[in-house]
Amino acid sequence: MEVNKDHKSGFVSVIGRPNVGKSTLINSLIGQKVVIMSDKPQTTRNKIMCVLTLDDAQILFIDTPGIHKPKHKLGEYMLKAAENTLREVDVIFFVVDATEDIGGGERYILELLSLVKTPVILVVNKIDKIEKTKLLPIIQKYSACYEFVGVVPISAMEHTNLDGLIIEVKKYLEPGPQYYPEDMITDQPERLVIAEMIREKVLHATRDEIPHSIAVDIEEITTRANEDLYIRAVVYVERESQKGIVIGAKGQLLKEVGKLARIDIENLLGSKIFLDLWVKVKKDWRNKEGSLRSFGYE
Ligand SMILES: Nc1nc2c(ncn2[C@@H]2O[C@H](COP(=O)(O)OP(=O)(O)OP(=O)(O)O)[C@@H](O)[C@H]2O)c(=O)[nH]1
Repeated sequence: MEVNKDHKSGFVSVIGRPNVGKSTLINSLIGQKVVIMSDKPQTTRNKIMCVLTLDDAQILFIDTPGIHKPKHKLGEYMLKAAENTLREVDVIFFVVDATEDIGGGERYILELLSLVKTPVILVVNKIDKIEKTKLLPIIQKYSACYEFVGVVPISAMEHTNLDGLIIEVKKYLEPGPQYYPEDMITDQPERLVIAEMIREKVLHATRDEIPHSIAVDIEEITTRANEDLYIRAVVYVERESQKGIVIGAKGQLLKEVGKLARIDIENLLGSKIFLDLWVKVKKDWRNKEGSLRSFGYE
């Protein structure tokens, strides 16, 4: 294989408070929907790696859970996962919401950042929602707290200045090979991506009625005689009352979730699927180490 000396590659960790738009940013960069998105905080639990292949660089993105002070075991797990990735990567994107003032969440992350030597780019997101004159004061406030190697204002949703962000990040990548084939967008097993797609649909459908106490486990994926895929998935909730909400009157809500999830999964896998969706109660799963492991949050 011919080695191209001008080719660069490296890992980028995307961090920020919940809901600032980390998943939206990665999805906009990669151009395909693989990271769960929700207007509720803390939906990203696993480190999902997405691969952006350009002519002269390959960037491997790691989407970390929204960093926050841990309240229960799952929170501690999420924080540790985020901290570890910060040391391992080549560049950190610290994503902040331009519509909100710098707060305790941001200061907490800045403290974490001061513990590592990795270069940090401040990504000021959601600039579509603010007046131009408001931007500079925000940037100045953040820059007074930390020495960023670069500052890039963007709108992840409207794809504004994503090119600028790519140019900036390339400055901090080392020369290196293309690790993954061009058509690869994520290294996560399909199982996990499918589970995340279903979880996202449940969260959306139940709106404010269910806290983040749901997990999805894919129990079986098999190919049927007619080449269709059979997928059996279980939505775990913490309480009996939540089970009723997720199923809905006459099973209507679960049916709708299944329908929407099936469309996404079929697009992902490129084949027809039969989605067999179940809801089960697993009490207090968030605080049990064993449960966390069995859902893949190690
Ligand atoms: N107006 C506007 N909204 C945005 C932009 N980027 C993200 N959003 C919205 O902000 C909300 C949160 O976005 P996510 O991408 O899920 O945020 P996140 O940081 O990944 O959140 P967690 O997974 O909870 O950590 C969603 O409703 C997005 O549509 C943007 O550039 N402009």
